[in-house]
Amino acid sequence: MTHKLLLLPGDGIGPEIVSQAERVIQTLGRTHGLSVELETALIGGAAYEAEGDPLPEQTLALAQASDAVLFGAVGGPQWDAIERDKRPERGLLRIRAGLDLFANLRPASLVPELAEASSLRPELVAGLDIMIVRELTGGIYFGQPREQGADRAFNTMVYSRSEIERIARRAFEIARLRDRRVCSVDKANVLEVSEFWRQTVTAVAADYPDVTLSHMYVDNAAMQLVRAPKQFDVIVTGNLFGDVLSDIAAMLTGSIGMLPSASLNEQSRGLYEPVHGSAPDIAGQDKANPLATILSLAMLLRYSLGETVMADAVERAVARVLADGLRTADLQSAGSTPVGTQAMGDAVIRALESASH
Ligand SMILES: NC(=O)C1=CN([C@@H]2O[C@H](COP(=O)(O)OP(=O)(O)OC[C@H]3O[C@@H](n4cnc5c(N)ncnc54)[C@H](O)[C@@H]3O)[C@@H](O)[C@H]2O)C=CC1
Ligand SMILES: CC(C)CC(=O)C(=O)O
Ligand SMILES: [Mg+2]
Repeated sequence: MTHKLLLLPGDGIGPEIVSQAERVIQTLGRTHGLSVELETALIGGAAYEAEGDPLPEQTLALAQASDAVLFGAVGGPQWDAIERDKRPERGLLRIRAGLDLFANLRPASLVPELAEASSLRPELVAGLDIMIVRELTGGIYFGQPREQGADRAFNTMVYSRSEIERIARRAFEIARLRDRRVCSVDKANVLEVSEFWRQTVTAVAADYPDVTLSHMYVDNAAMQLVRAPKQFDVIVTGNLFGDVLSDIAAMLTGSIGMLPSASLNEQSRGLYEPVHGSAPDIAGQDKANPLATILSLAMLLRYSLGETVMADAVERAVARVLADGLRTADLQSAGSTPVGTQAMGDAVIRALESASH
């Protein structure tokens, strides 16, 4: 069966890291018979420059017609002062809404070889395996009204019952495949929207008596992630809190350059992307870690294409290169020589090829 895949490299390091994932896709064609029809389209600042719109109609149409989308990153300082609707980040928000990708899965698990790269002591992160389930198409990133005036500005955090119910159900379903514990993170001591979130998640929990639900305020959750991260199994939370907590969780695993994500709709059609941004500070220098993007490809193979064997093979190849001691600069320990983006891609491809012989 031929799968239709859309690549959206975007800006900054996006093209460098997506091209490594593209090489992995081509390798899987040779080693595992993966059959894909690949298209590439513009998004973000690159699309704004070419078409005056960070999400051209044609890009959204191609995404809607694809089985899955692999996305790099968008944004950069050169676009920070243009009108907000034209900014690269708005292109990403619009494609998430356009494909109804309400469930953002951000797994933070530690590859044993990277325990030393974590900013926490190895014993605090050994065996770490957290799944952050972030609501992605609602909350304050999308709420109306919003306004930026000369003397004041505001955004609105809105959640409807149905939006909370569907992300809570997704979190409980995922917990059933894991340790059956869900921690819902909110700010219910201050925000009405969070109190409603908490009540709604609690009501949904009645349908999942085999899963234990707890609640935590977001400020405490940020602290607990750094104090004792292994206490968590599944975290379910809103758009803004999930954005922040997943960057914290990323660092526990050694580097933000390691964390993949899947953004799924009801039918598990998805867009897959590294958790990090476009890293303008290292763009174009062959320094970016491509592993979060390659691991996002593994999630794509698993969740949207049902190609479990290939997903496992990619994840094993990544573990293998790390076990062999390869580190990009973000993971480097004192005294060792970092490898570049391209060399890390080469190593993953070699590991895939040698495992298939
Ligand atoms: N999903 C997306 O497309 C996102 C886009 N952004 C955009 O990216 C731009 C930069 O934002 P920042 O706040 O600096 O966040 P960032 O995640 O791009 O970078 C933060 C730090 O992590 C490093 N880093 C990130 N990815 C890396 C990788 N793969 N390998 C090695 N080092 C890596 C960067 O060099 C930087 O020092 C902004 O325009 C922002 O709006 C930010 C977050 C998500
Ligand atoms: C729109 C994005 C820039 C928000 C973000 O940081 C993310 O989704 O991780
Ligand atoms: Mg983010």
